[in-house]
Amino acid sequence: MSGYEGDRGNGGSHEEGGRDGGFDDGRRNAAGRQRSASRSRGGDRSRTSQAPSERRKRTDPARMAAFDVLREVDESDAYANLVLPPLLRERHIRGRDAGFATELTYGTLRLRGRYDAILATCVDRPLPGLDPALLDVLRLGAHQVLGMRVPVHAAVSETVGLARNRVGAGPAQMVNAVLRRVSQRSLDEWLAVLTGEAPDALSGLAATESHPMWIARALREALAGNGRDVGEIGDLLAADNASPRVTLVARPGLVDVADEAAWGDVDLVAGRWALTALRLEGSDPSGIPAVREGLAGVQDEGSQLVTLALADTPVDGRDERWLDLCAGPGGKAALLAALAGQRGATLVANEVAPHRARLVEKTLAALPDGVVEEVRTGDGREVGADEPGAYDRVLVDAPCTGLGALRRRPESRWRRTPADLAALTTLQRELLASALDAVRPGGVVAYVTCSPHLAETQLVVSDVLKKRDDVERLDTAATVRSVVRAGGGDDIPLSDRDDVQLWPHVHGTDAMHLTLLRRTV
Ligand SMILES: C[S@@+](CC[C@H](N)C(=O)[O-])C[C@H]1O[C@@H](n2cnc3c(N)ncnc32)[C@H](O)[C@@H]1O
Repeated sequence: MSGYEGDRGNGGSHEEGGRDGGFDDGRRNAAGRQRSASRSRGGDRSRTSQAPSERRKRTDPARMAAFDVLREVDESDAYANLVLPPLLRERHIRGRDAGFATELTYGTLRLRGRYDAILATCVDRPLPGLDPALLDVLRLGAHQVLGMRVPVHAAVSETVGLARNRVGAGPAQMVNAVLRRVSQRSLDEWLAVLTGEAPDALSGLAATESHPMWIARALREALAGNGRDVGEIGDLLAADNASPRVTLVARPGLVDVADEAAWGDVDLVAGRWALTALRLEGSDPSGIPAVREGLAGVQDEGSQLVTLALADTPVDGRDERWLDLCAGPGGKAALLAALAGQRGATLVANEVAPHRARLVEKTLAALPDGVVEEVRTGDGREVGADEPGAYDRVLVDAPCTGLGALRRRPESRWRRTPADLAALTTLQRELLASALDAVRPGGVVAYVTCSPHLAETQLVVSDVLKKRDDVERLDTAATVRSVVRAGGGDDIPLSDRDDVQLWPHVHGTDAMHLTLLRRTV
């Protein structure tokens, strides 16, 4: 839970691909102390200290911004992390107000399922029948009351004002009544109600931890399929609701972790698993010289580990040409290229979407001349037939449901449907088959997804391998252990399987899957 106590925190949106943002408790507390100090000097006037008559004069711009983003996400299938930052800039919403709007937007989107379950008991008609804009106002109000600890009177009056401004006077009265009902119980009391009303434990967790039931079920199956205790499902779902820390990758050969000038005046600590990883304590990575120059980037530690593992797998003989089959926007390609450059190898980066191929070019711009052979736009499914046996190492970071990165994309859990799986898993099989054709005998292929769904991971690999007798499975877990930072290899919790599944609640990474394969003939 956030700790606004009617006030604002600093925040931003600086995660892999710029997808999401938020706060950690440490930062919130520190910000809170600073705010108290400035208020006591009379330098800050919080909204809750305003007289009610003043408050009625205008609708809070931060709340209005959050509402407008929610509507755009709903009506235009927009991504909140792409809509919110420019909207804040355009409306000159900065500092604490920007932080408040960010937390309100992302928190409301993430916890929508929880709030809908609570609101359903406070509204006297089915939620799907409500005006979607009114429902968004109610969700925003519920998050302020239960998720941000904005004082009830401020949360209710500001949200009623928002309703009046954006939805109408009649609905505003209803918002007032509903939010008063919501505020009659604490969050813990509400969670106990939802758990008590649920038909079974998983449904209860899906409601309280705000996940669609099909995703909760798929994640539980993925835990079981990877030899983990299904009792961890509550921790896994809760981990999806916590904004991840910003992790940087120091691209080897481009920047030294110890080079103070390159990192500027920020607090960095070593990553937990990958030698290339640095965790940023708080601030905005865009001001870091190494990030600005493309020598470093924002990248989840799991993404780094799987890339390092591919580069570290022994190949027999030639090791000169590497391929990233699905490269956009280029995070793993940049790390792979940096590693290739250190070994005298080159990288071809392939991406089907032209605008994403352009992002790959940008991400790879800082690599020394000659390391990147080509960034090309093309269908990865055709590369195997067009260039059989042409590569020594191939990465297939397949398009997937992204169920392993729900913590970064607040709206995605509500947008994905089980129907997405059929098309994706067909594509995943075709891409993996193409990669296996494109690698030479003795070379290696890494099959990677940012999803732990068994249909996208283990089943894709086993289905593709069933049709071939020229591929062997490698001991992926052993390779991952070998690339974990010195001395940590024995500590990384991995299952007895030969492939690797990382988990947010266990490893603090996205739920990345990796299977390493070798072409034998
Ligand atoms: C999971 S993302 C890759 C992320 C990337 N490896 C990184 O670390 O930045 C999958 C990418 O595959 C691309 N893609 C989808 N279908 C493809 C195809 N048929 N051939 C090549 N790329 C494809 C998508 O556009 C998307 O950019």
